[in-house]
Amino acid sequence: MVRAMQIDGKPWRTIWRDQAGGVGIIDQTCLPHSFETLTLASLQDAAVAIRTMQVRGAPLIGAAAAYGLALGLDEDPTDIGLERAHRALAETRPTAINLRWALGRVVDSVCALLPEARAERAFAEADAIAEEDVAINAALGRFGAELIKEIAAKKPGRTVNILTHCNAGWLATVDWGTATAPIYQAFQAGIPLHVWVDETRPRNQGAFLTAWELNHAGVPHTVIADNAGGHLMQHGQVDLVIVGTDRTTRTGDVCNKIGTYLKALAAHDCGVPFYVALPSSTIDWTLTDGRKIPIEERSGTEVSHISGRTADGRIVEVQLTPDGSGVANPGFDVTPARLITGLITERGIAPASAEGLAALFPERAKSRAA
Ligand SMILES: CSC[C@H]1O[C@H](OP(=O)(O)O)[C@H](O)[C@@H]1O
Repeated sequence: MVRAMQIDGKPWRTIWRDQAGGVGIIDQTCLPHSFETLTLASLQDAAVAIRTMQVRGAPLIGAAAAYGLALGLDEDPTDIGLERAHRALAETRPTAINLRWALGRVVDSVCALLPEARAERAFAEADAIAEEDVAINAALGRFGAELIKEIAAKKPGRTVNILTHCNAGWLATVDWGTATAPIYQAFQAGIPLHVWVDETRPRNQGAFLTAWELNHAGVPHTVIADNAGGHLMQHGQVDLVIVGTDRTTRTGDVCNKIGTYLKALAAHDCGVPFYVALPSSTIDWTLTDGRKIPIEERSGTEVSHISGRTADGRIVEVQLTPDGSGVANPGFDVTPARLITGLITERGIAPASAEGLAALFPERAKSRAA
C-alpha cells in the first residue's frame, strides 16, 4: 500500500519520536509557505503545540496529547505529576473527543505502575495510538475509495468532483487523513477525480493545509470560497461531499469545523451525498445529542486578521476588519444525523444512526451506553 503522506517523494508523518527522546512534529502554523519541523521536549511544549494549533485535527490532537503525557511523566512520574500533566493537556482544546480518549488510554496504561516505569509505558502507548491511527485511516480509506469508484462507474470517462471542508487530511492525523484517505486511495487506483477545497475561514485549514497536501500528492483540486459550495452543488458540479469530524455522537450527530452544517444543508437540498469519515476514536459513546458537544470559541483575531506571503516572500499579518468592530469565532458546528448520508469508519460504512454505529461497533455501543 502506498502511504499518502509523501513530501517531495519522501514518506512523512505528522508526529514521530526522535533520537533524543523528544517528539517531532510538523509545525502546521507555518504552512503552506514554509515547511518547518520542531521538537516537543516537555509537557509544556506539547500543551502549547495543541493549543496554538501547531498540531491540529482530532486524531493528531489525540496522538500529540498521548506523547505530551509521556513527556510529562518523564518530568514527574508521581501521581501528582500524572494528574497535573493530564489536566494541562485536557484543558488545551475542548471539542475533539480524541484528546480525552487518548489521555484516558495512557492514564489507564500507567496508573497502576510504579512511578519509575510510567514514562516508558506511556511512550509505548502513545506509539501504539499513532500506529493504530495509520492503520485505521488506511482502512476507512479503502471503504471510502469504493464509494468514489461506484460514483465513477456511473460517470464513465468523466471526473468525480468531491468537495471537502477544512483539513481532514493526513495533516489532521498521523497518516492518510480521514476525509482524504478515500480520495488518496481512489486517486492512486486511477479514478479520475477533482477536489473542491473549501478555504475554511477563519483559520483557512482548507486553503492553507488541504491545498498544500493535495499539491504534494498530485491530486487535482481547486480552492474555493466557503460560500461557493452551495452554488457548485446547485449546478451539478459536486458528486460527493466528504468531511472529517472532531466528535460524533453514538446517534450519528457530527461536530466538525464551523461551516460544515451549512454544507450539509446545501448537499441535502441538492441531493448530493454527504459523508463523514471518522475513526471510531472520534465517536463519543456517552452522547446521544450533538447539541451537548462543547464548541470551542477561539480568539477573535483569527477572524479580524489574516497572514499571508508578500510578493517579495515575507510572511505578514494584516487586519481585515475595522478598528472597533466586534468579532465572534465559534470553531465548530453540529450537523444532525438526518443530513448525513453515511459514516465511513475503519469497519465499514454505517448509516448515521445509533443502529448503524452499534452494528459496526457492538462492543462499544453496549459498554458505553449513556
Ligand atoms: C480528522 S479530524 C479533522 C478535523 O479537525 C479540524 O479542526 P481543527 O483544525 O480546529 O483541529 C476540523 O474540524 C477537521 O474536520
